[in-house]
Amino acid sequence: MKKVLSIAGSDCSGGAGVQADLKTFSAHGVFGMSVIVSVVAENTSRVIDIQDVTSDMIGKQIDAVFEDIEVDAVKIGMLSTPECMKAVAEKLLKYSPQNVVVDPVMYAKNGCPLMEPSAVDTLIETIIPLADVLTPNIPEAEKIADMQISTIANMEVAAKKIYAMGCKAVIVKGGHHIGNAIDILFDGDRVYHFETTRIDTKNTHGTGCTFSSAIASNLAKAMSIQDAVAQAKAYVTMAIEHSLAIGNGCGPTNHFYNLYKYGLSEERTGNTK
Ligand SMILES: Nc1ncnc2c1ncn2[C@@H]1O[C@H](COP(=O)(O)OP(=O)(O)OP(=O)(O)O)[C@@H](O)[C@H]1O
Ligand SMILES: Cc1ncc(COP(=O)(O)O)c(N)n1
Repeated sequence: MKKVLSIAGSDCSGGAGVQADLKTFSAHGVFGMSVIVSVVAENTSRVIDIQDVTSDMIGKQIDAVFEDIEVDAVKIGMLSTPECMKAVAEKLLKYSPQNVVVDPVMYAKNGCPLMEPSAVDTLIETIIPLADVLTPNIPEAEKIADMQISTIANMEVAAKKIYAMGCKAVIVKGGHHIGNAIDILFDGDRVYHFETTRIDTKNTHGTGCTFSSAIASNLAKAMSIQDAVAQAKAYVTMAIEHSLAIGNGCGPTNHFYNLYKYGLSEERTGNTK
């Protein structure tokens, strides 16, 4: 069985963060593991408080996984401070895992900040060069590329600018755009568009976590980046289409619908043992 590690924040309400990542991993038939970087007291409406785990404990959790288990892919989510980023980067440099997907989480869907604004420079210096695939949404791409994004052409320019910071591929996600949900992938060679019609729902808590974890699961199964993104896009679209009206704010994506509909065939999971 393929083994995928999430290094991210904990969302106690279960819709985003490590909880969404583990649900996504299970629905893809891969074995999920988690390193908690921050504990976030949040729900579908608001973030109440954030407590970061110490750098020492982040490092020890990563050691515990890598000294014992072969990791086929890593998904990195919320890293709230430069200290958290440095702790994670140090261990990734030590273990050099394959298939690193980074979702540079900056805000929750309800607008609450999840990353210190001053940490963008450290993100660019220490984390982005370690990413095989970086998945910023539009506001995140604007901060990283230091430009405004209001058109598809702007998304392409931002993807190329961010690619030049040292990651192997960038997908600027169009969840925050108007019109169709278009994601733009640049792999250093070509630009690819992944487009679906926009689903009219407020229940999009955890879409970015779901999407990046689906990409990491697919890369673990040895798919190309293009195929991994195409299949992750189909997965997140279905998870939004059947999203759950849980809580009073933005409800979470639905991982069970995908599982019931498609099951876990050997062909889908790539598991032969
Ligand atoms: N209403 C929608 N209809 C269809 N697809 C959507 C919708 N909202 C987001 N998506 C898709 O979901 C994926 C995640 O994109 P999004 O821009 O929402 O990420 P995000 O803002 O990082 O998510 P998060 O808020 O979890 O951090 C992308 O593939 C995007 O196109
Ligand atoms: C711990 C954690 N990580 C990531 C997100 C982003 O997800 P969203 O923007 O959909 O709320 C979140 N809310 N909480």
